[in-house]
Amino acid sequence: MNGLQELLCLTPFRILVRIAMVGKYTGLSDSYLSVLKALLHASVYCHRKLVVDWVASTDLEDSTKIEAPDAYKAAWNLLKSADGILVPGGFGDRGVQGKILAAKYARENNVPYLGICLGMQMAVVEFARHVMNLPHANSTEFDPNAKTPCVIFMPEGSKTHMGGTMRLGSRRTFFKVADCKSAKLYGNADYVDERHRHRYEVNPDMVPEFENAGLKFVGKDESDRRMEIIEIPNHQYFIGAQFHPEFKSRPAKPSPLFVGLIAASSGQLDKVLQGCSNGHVIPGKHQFSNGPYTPAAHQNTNGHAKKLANVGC
Ligand SMILES: NC(=O)CC[C@H](N)C(=O)O
Repeated sequence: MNGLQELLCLTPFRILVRIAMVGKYTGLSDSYLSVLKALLHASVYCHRKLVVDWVASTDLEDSTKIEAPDAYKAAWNLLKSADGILVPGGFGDRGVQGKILAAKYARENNVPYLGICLGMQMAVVEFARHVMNLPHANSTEFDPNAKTPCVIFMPEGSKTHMGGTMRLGSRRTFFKVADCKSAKLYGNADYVDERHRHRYEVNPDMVPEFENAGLKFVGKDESDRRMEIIEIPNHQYFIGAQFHPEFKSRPAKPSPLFVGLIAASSGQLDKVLQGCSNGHVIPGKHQFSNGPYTPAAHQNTNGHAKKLANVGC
């Protein structure tokens, strides 16, 4: 029995927390194994029984309404009955419109939202289109000639990362706003080191425009040009991270941004944030400074993800 299973068998949580996971590979839960485990770690921390509702992002799109109305209705029912919404990372344009619609639904209805990597980028595109009234806003990953390129290709000139164009591995994020939810969740740290895996980023030239409209970039890299964490302050929990917080989550050291999502989705965010400001930090605060990369921690174990996601004692 591993540590996580032991913990679960000792903890008879009865109150459910439903998270809608809006992604592309919903038939292949192993693709999201580390995200599922991070959700589970955070749910145990918050004493909730996790239920993950898989929502195929394509099913939320208008074209599905015509082609497969039942699937469209089922997807929207799942999304609307969730306590919180998570849009994980991804590549390629299939299902991107559905992810934008999920972010829009969460933003407009004050439903807790965590967007990871592509999930953050699509929340930024959504905000530009519907709050800032920029209908042509897009990522140049999906439209290289976008009239309003709010997410752009930003290769990294690193001496230690020659060759590939992907920004990969541990990078430092500095908190720019002390009084934001993510800084508090990370124990009021000045900076955090988290793992990256992406090529595109928020267009830094558009940041002042976004901030004027109410989208805050509360975490940035050392150059101030790479946007790492977004928040909408007047929303109960709307956070996007350019990095992948799931990779450093562990059973006894849940990822703070996942704890925030589950806490907000189960009515416990104020309590958790208050605890953070009283000096009580989410276990394993030390992990947020530089930690070695442990690939074994996010290896896939065939067919285990769904079982873990729905497990309860
Ligand atoms: N890991 C991801 O979600 C990647 C997001 C996006 N496709 C990029 O390359 O930037």
